Amino acid sequence: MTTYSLEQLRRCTVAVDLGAARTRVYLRETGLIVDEPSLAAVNTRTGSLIAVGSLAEGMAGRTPGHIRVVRPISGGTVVDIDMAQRMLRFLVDEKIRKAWRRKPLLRAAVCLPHDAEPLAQRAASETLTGLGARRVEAVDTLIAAAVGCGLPVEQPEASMIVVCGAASTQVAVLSLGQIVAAEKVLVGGDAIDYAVVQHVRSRHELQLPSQGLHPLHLALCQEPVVEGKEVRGRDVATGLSRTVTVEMAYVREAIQTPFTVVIDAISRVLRACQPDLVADLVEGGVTLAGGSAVLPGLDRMIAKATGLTVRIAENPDVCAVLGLGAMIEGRMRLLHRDPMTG
Ligand SMILES: Nc1ncnc2c1ncn2[C@@H]1O[C@H](COP(=O)(O)OP(=O)(O)OP(=O)(O)O)[C@@H](O)[C@H]1O
Repeated sequence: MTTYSLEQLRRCTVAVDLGAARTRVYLRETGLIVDEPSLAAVNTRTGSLIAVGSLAEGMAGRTPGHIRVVRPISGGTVVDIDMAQRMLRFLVDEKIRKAWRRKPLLRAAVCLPHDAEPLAQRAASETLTGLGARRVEAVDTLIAAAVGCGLPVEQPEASMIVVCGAASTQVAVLSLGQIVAAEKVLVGGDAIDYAVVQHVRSRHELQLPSQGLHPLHLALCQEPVVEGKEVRGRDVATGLSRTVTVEMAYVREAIQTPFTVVIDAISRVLRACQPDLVADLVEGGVTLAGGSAVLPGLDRMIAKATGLTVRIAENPDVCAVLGLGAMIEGRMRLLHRDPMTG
């Protein structure tokens, strides 16, 4: 488990969340300065970087052979340190340089997925040292997100957070500034999108383009309930463009399986907790964070399975980086002594 020191965190200038889907950077006393897709478009002939972030996202699936859109971060772990550094340099350079002039000794804080392997911790650290950070402090995403959601993390009282990201869903019960019980499952927004794509492919023999998922996400959220939604894609057999009406009831059914995996993880965390902690949750309920927290039906399904009240955090997608930002700005205080400072 990642241990953190509030004392050391308060010396950091930037807070970074290197997510599978999005990269976010919070600059001390400035706020969120980067919130962009974790993507880079590269010319494979020359090795040069063509675009990063949302510009690279717009190119995905539309590039000629010599241009590749790559993800330097996979499953919340930096898998290509060099590319991650180049992407970050492109995204933050000018803004960081200004902060640097004010405070030359740059220290960075990074949030890491729960139970990140030492190699993953090192990769995140190396990525930031390559950008000039002299020291990198790591914090568990679950703690950062709980702080960002405004949960009473530092109190002797249980809080439950579920962080629904792109590659994974992480669940924890926290008390006194630490994780009491936690689980991570490799099911997130990407797995849910995959379930939808597979459903459309097998039922309508249609391959959806990446932008074809967005109307289906919107239709899932709409009130009153939408019966069917028209989408355009490529016919699996002929390769021609075709439009079909997707029945939303089947889409809801397709995403039940990944939802069940998340419910099982929550049950395991609850079973690992002392009864006093579970009793606290009856009052405090469950808070959902992460970009996939808004997936329609997830909150209701968790409420039904656990009997607890469920709320979706305000700005759920940026909770972790905002929480880490609050920690570097000294807005989180522990009731007990910081274990790293004695
Ligand atoms: N309005 C929405 N409806 C449904 N899903 C959404 C919506 N907005 C974002 N998502 C999903 O949220 C996911 C991205 O979440 P988030 O930004 O928390 O990812 P991340 O932090 O990069 O991922 P990870 O925590 O796995 O590293 C994507 O799978 C995306 O499809």
